This record gives sequence, structure tokens and C-alpha cells, in this order.
Amino acid sequence: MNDKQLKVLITGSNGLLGQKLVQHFQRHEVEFLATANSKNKLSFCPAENFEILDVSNAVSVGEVITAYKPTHIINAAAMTNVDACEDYETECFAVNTIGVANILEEIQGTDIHFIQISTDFIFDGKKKLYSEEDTANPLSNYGKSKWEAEELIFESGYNKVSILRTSIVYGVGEALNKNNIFNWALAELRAEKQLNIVNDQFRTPTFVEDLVQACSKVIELGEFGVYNIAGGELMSMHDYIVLVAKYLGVDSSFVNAITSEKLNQKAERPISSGLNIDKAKDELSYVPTDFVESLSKIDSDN
Ligand SMILES: NC(=O)C1=CN([C@@H]2O[C@H](COP(=O)(O)OP(=O)(O)OC[C@H]3O[C@@H](n4cnc5c(N)ncnc54)[C@H](OP(=O)(O)O)[C@@H]3O)[C@@H](O)[C@H]2O)C=CC1
Ligand SMILES: Cc1cn([C@H]2C[C@H](O)[C@@H](COP(=O)(O)OP(=O)(O)O[C@H]3O[C@@H](C)C(=O)[C@@H](O)[C@H]3O)O2)c(=O)[nH]c1=O
Repeated sequence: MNDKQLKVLITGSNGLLGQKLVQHFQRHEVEFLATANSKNKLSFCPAENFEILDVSNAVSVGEVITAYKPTHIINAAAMTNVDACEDYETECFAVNTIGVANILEEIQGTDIHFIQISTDFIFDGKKKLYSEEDTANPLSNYGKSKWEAEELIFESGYNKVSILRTSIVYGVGEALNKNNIFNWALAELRAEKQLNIVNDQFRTPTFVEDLVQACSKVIELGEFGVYNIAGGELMSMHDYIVLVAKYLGVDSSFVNAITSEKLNQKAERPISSGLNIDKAKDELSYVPTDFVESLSKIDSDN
């Protein structure tokens, strides 16, 4: 299938990944429909390419898919505030699990390639680095809701699905959620405020543009199955934010190291939920951007 034959439906287009996908398909002149649960917040997304879509509403999901007839659906919609998912469990499962059930229901019997974005939070964090075959054991409502969505996909028997699991996605953009640690830390460090960052949670932070490339690659190759798509470096969140501070030229003494116990977040987090990306390297020729290089790309784009 060449670029001209593609029709990509994007959900969650106002979010970080959603909006980078919009920009990617614009640049490559691929036909797309961007959808979000509220009005279009993106200055660069034309009104004719946008529709409101709440993925938790089965009727709306059916109407949009039937009318647009996509060749591909990328589900970037999710309730991503992990602590809020503890307080608003029903909403969390409505978006993250039922949203996926609604899409699956609609695409059964079609040829649509469905790309679901999942998370390292399906794991309990006891293993350091996880491969695609490792056993899930989510600790939080968010993790459970994303894992149940994956289970629905496996049980549905629908086989034109790529599940891309990722971790701590970073990048800058328009009208982003306040709960993205990277954007929050950037703003605070630029204002020379002191940050308390945990040194006992380890992740493989993922440059959003790498995740976009991976979405594009599974489309291009027609690859189905589960892939870990993450950065190549496992680091503590404290080391991560110190690198950001250094890049900004802010003294690292502004980044205090604390424990998770001290931070006392509502939802339990995995200790170490790095993602092993060997499969994506082998099968998708996936090459994550070096962390410091990604920061300079972010800088030059803004
Ligand atoms: N950010 C990260 O570190 C990670 C993200 N992921 C996954 O990656 C994907 C993209 O996340 P990311 O772009 O970073 O997250 P964002 O929070 O930036 O974007 C998610 C978007 O989904 C929207 N949304 C919420 N509810 C609905 C709904 N009912 N219908 C349609 N859209 C809805 C949100 O809107 P609103 O703001 O109005 O709620 C938001 O714009 C998600 O599946 C997420 O689970 C996985 C691992 C790490
Ligand atoms: C707000 C805050 C966070 N942190 C740490 C805790 C945690 O390890 C890390 C990120 O915290 P957050 O609460 O922003 O994000 P968190 O919910 O931990 O991150 C997750 O988001 C969801 C969507 C995912 O799918 C996961 O892969 C992961 O990226 O930063 C601090 O150390 N200090 C702080 O003040």
C-alpha cells in the first residue's frame, strides 16, 4: 500500500503522540482524520481533517469508522494521569479499556490495521528490563486498564493489530496535559525552581518522534504483533531530569533526589519497568534517538 492509498484515523489527536502523528502525516501528505474528545486544540490541524470523537462512546466510534473508512487506526487516546486513574476508576476503564473494545467491535471482519499504544505500566517492575514475552502484572488502575485492553485484543482473534508498548514519552507540543513530567520539569527548571525527583524508579524514556517513526514503520511494513518501542537507555527518573537540567545549563543542584516513599504518589509505580527493544530493532529497524541528541532536536524545533 503506498502513501496515497492510506487513510489513517488518529484518536487522541490533541495529546502529545496524537499531535506528532498529525504533523507526520501532514509532512508525508498522507490522508488522515484527527479526532479528539474535545475541540481541535492544534493550530496546524485543518478543520476539515478534524472531528470530535470520544472513544468511550461506542455509537460515535461506529459512526466515525463507518463514515471515514480508514485503512489504519492509531489509538493514541487514553486517560494518562496515572494518579487520577486511581480516583476516577470508571472513567479510566471507560477510555483505556472500553475505548479499545469499541474500536475492536467496529473493525471485526474488516481489513483495517489497528495500532494500539500500550505501556510499561502493565508490568510490576521487579525485573528491570521487560521483553514482549514477559508476564504482565499491573500495579495501578491505569496499568490494569491498558493490560485489559491488550487482553481484549488477544481474545478477539483480530489479527491485524500492532501493540506498541512504550514508556515515559517526552517531547514538546501545543496545549499539552500538565501531567507530563518532561514538560513540567522543563518549565520549572527554566524558572530555576527546585525539583524533588525520585531516584528509585527506573525507565527507558521515549522520544515521541521515535514512537511516531515506529507507528509509521509498522504501517509501511504491515507488521502485526507486540513491540516494545522505547528509548535505548535505562535510567532513574532523577538521572533523567538531571540530564535535562544539564542540557538547559541549569545547575543539577536544582534537582533533589528523593525516594518514592517520600514522593508518596497515589498510584503504585513499578520500580524498574525498562523496555527491551531488541525485537523492534531486528524487525522494524528501529533505532532510538540518543537522549541528549533528542533534547537538541526538541530545542531546534521550538
Ligand atoms: N505519556 C507517556 O509517558 C506514556 C504514554 N503511553 C500511551 O501512549 C498513548 C499516547 O499518550 P500521550 O500522547 O503521551 O498522552 P496525552 O495525555 O498527551 O494524550 C492522550 C490524549 O487522549 C485524550 N483522551 C482522553 N480521553 C479520551 C476519550 N474518551 N476519547 C478520545 N480522546 C481521549 C486526552 O484528552 P484530555 O487531555 O482531554 O484528557 C489526550 O489529549 C496513550 O495510549 C498512553 O497510554 C504509554 C506509555 C507512556
Ligand atoms: C510529579 C513528580 C514525578 N516524579 C517522578 C515519578 C515518576 O517516576 C516520574 C513520572 O511521573 P508522572 O507521574 O509524570 O508519570 P508516571 O505516571 O509515573 O509515568 C507514566 O505515564 C503513563 C502515562 C505511562 O504509561 C507510563 O509509561 C509512564 O510514562 O517522575 C518525581 O520524581 N517528582 C515529581 O514531583
